Amino acid sequence: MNGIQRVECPHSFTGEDSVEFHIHGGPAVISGVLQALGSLPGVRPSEAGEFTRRAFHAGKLDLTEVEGLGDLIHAETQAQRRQALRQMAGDLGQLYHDWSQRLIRCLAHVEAFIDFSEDELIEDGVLDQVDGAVSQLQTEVERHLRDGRRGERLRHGVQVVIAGATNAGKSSLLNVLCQRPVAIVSPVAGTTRDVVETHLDIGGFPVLLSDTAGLRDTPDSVEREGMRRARERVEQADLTLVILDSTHLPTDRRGVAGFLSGHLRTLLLPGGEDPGAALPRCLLVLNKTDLLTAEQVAGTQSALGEAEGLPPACLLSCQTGDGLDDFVGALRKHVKALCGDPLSGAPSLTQARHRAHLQQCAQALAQYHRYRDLDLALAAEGVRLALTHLGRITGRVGAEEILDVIFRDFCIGK
Ligand SMILES: Nc1nc2c(ncn2[C@@H]2O[C@H](COP(=O)(O)OP(=O)(O)OP(=O)(O)O)[C@@H](O)[C@H]2O)c(=O)[nH]1
Ligand SMILES: [Mg+2]
Repeated sequence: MNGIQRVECPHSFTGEDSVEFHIHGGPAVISGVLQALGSLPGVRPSEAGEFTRRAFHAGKLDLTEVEGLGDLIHAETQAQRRQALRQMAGDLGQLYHDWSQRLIRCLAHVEAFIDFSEDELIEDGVLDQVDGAVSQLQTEVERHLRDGRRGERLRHGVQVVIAGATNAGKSSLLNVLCQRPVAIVSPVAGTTRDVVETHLDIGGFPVLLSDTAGLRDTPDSVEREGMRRARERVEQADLTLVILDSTHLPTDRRGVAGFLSGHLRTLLLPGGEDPGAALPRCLLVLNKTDLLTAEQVAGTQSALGEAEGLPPACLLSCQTGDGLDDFVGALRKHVKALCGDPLSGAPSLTQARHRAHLQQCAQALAQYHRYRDLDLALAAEGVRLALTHLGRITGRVGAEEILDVIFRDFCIGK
């Protein structure tokens, strides 16, 4: 409950009088009751979402709570369920409601200043207080927007892409993670030609995992199209699992780090782009360790431990399952960091709609500062606009509230 105008009675979900029938669940009983009800004048089955729509119009839920309820119905993982429940309980709506209340105060003060300052009926420093409050709110909105899209990502699923050279074991990795043969695995290089997608639950977080065509020089136009799609996926990915055949690593362990960073560059950054942005979103998977001697495994591990400027790396055998627990643990850690803990800290915005309105809200607050010393009416318009955008997120915009505050906060004529 977020404190926005609430209808207290009746205490039903919709805020309307309602009647519930608790009956035996057999199909014949249900159809008999439905038939009897259907014969009453004015009684009809509800439409999809009609109860929630009525609850919204009755002020029982705001739009963010309605959206939370929708997300709860569609939640497929624990973390999605927690985020949806928190939003449904009104945490996000409450945050925007509090911001709206602060803006209403600011607007009331500016409007009172415009109306009464010439008569010297207004206390000194009112506008300075508004300046401070608007700046503070602007900072909070911008911080809320700089959330790394965690809430939206948790809602839609983390995009994880498996990429690498042909035959490295990309499709094998997909199958191991899904525990079923989703993609074709074969010793023929260039087996996977298109993107193969599947949904996974990793530690309670939703993941959309994509296997892609192996990257190599080839004259085959179909395979080249597959590689273009693979690169496109890597660019859009939240996390790329770069997999390579560990038997291709140099035998001299001093060459391992250089080999890996060269490999990453040619694979991920064929245009010679700055690796600063791409590498933090990578996890290196050195596959086929079953084909290495114990000595080679140990040498590779220590070379990785000493290497600098490389993304985290895991040694794995898709064939024997060696190293799988460590790899899944590292993957879970990345995915969790990308989604954040839905229960800790401020609630996350979860929809592109929220983001668009919040960005416009921040711009409108900047308008206040821009016009503050030039034209106070235009500055006030900025605050009003910011308020409208917040109101659009929660579905409530009210002019009456502004008037209430004007008379409550100011002792006019004092
Ligand atoms: N020994 C061993 N062989 C493996 C391992 N993982 C995969 N392979 C084999 O390597 C070959 C290629 O595996 P895939 O999973 O098809 O490789 P890919 O990267 O998807 O290949 P493309 O789709 O052609 O790009 C197959 O014969 C697999 O059985 C592993 O851990 N150990
Ligand atoms: Mg494949």
